[in-house]
Amino acid sequence: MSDDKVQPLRRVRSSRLSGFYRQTPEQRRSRLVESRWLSPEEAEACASLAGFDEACADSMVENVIGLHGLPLGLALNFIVNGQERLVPMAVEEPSIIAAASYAARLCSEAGGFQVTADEPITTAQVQLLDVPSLRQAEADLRARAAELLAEANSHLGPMCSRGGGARELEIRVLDATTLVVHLHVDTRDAMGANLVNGLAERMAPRFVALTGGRAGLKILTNLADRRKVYVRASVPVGALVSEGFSEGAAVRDAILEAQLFAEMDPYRAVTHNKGVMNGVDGVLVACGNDWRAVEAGAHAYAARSGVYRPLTSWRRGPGGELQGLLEMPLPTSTVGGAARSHPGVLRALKLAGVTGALDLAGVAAAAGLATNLAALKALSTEGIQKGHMALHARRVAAEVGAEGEWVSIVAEQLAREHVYRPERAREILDEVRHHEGAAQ
Ligand SMILES: CC(C)(COP(=O)([O-])OP(=O)([O-])OC[C@H]1O[C@@H](n2cnc3c(N)ncnc32)[C@H](O)[C@@H]1OP(=O)([O-])[O-])[C@@H](O)C(=O)NCCC(=O)NCCSC(=O)C[C@@](C)(O)CC(=O)[O-]
Ligand SMILES: NC(=O)C1=CN([C@@H]2O[C@H](COP(=O)(O)OP(=O)(O)OC[C@H]3O[C@@H](n4cnc5c(N)ncnc54)[C@H](OP(=O)(O)O)[C@@H]3O)[C@@H](O)[C@H]2O)C=CC1
Repeated sequence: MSDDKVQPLRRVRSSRLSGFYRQTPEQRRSRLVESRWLSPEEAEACASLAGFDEACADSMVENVIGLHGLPLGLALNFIVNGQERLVPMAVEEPSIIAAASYAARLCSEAGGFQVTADEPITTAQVQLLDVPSLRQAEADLRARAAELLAEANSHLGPMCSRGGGARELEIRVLDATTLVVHLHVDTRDAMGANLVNGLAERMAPRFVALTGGRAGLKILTNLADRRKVYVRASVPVGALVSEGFSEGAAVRDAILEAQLFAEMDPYRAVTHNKGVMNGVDGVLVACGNDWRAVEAGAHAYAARSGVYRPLTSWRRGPGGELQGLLEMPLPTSTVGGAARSHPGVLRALKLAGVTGALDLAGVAAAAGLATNLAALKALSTEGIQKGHMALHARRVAAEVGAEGEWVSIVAEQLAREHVYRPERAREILDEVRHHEGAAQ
């Protein structure tokens, strides 16, 4: 085939940027430009948080007196539904981004993360109190459900034109005189809080007239159990190597024991799930999403059986591989909220290559399954402190004034000594600076 027929291979951008973490932030940005993940302008904007100034902040929340920053890191090695993805995470805790990258690398050995999601349904609650006859009220509401949904959609013109809109009216009886009407609304790429709260307030008088009750609260529920995301991943047993373990199968079985512990004990399950939310929240904060709503819904969902349980399940697969599943409510948005006004949010969404709210939910959930896996593997083998504290040492080194390569030098010595006190870090820094001075 002559050259003019050979189509230039579109180089697939890889999320595997080995040694990325050993570089400086500036070198990492340059590498992202070289590998076409970022334009030079976007890389520069990342460095300066261009566009997020006091005026922008003052338009977002009340009583603003300044700006507050968080580190923005990238979790690497993610393959989500067959596509290489960089995962932006804004978080203050060391080792979380390393953990996500590590686990994503393990999962990439078997194709990465497979994600599916429910439709983006956000649910409004309208509470009806002092209902004279619950039976009659239920019958009347059900008889008019289609009419009521049509009326609700008459208030949701633009959303319906996008393919969203009110989908279902559900009636729940709470006690002898109280019922709650749920309006389940497809809000597409919006979280839809303002939309459905407004709809609930508009529809409440209709429900009062039909039931004879008194309207109570009109607000969305954050138990978004109709807006779940499902993430699966596997790790070949051969990839589960770890110091002190002769073979991957032993590591796999140790992780399965850790899973069982969480399934047996709510005290363990809460920390197990914190490990999941380490990944989920990092992505949601970077992408300007309502992580408080997701946290509330996730933990309520974990307790839906009446006992608080893990959000993930890890099992031995048919080929001996380690198989993981995360299932959780995850209402996300790529429009509205902070996406309207925070330029850093728009940059994070672009870095992640997010195509919409459901895609963002998948990426966040993949990060959650990854940080859960990394935590369980560390806990089940060398323990959490080795990896976590080695990275915490970097923060201690910087705290006493180490900069640039001195941070790694001081941190590595702290980790060797398993001592993470600032006084010792200061001594090491003084020693290496003195030694450097003597050598010159
Ligand atoms: C921290 C690691 C990854 C080290 O693990 P390691 O085996 O020392 O890592 P490694 O040096 O072999 O590197 C393997 C990969 O890890 C990543 N990695 C390795 N180091 C870095 C770094 N500095 N910066 C960024 N990425 C890093 C990176 O992807 C690297 O691949 P490479 O780039 O070399 O091809 C591991 O010990 C780990 O995952 N630990 C778990 C840490 C964790 O979960 N932290 C969260 C805080 S603890 C918590 O809140 C959760 C918990 C524990 O309570 C939940 C629960 O109880 O279940
Ligand atoms: N969790 C909670 O309890 C609560 C949370 N909140 C906060 O409110 C924030 C904003 O919520 P939200 O109501 O989503 O945001 P906004 O109201 O800011 O924006 C969402 C609106 O954007 C419009 N829109 C434009 N393009 C699209 C699209 N492709 N898909 C869907 N909608 C589109 C829609 O308005 P239109 O259809 O009119 O064009 C939609 O209602 C949340 O992030 C949350 O922090 C607020 C209250 C309660």
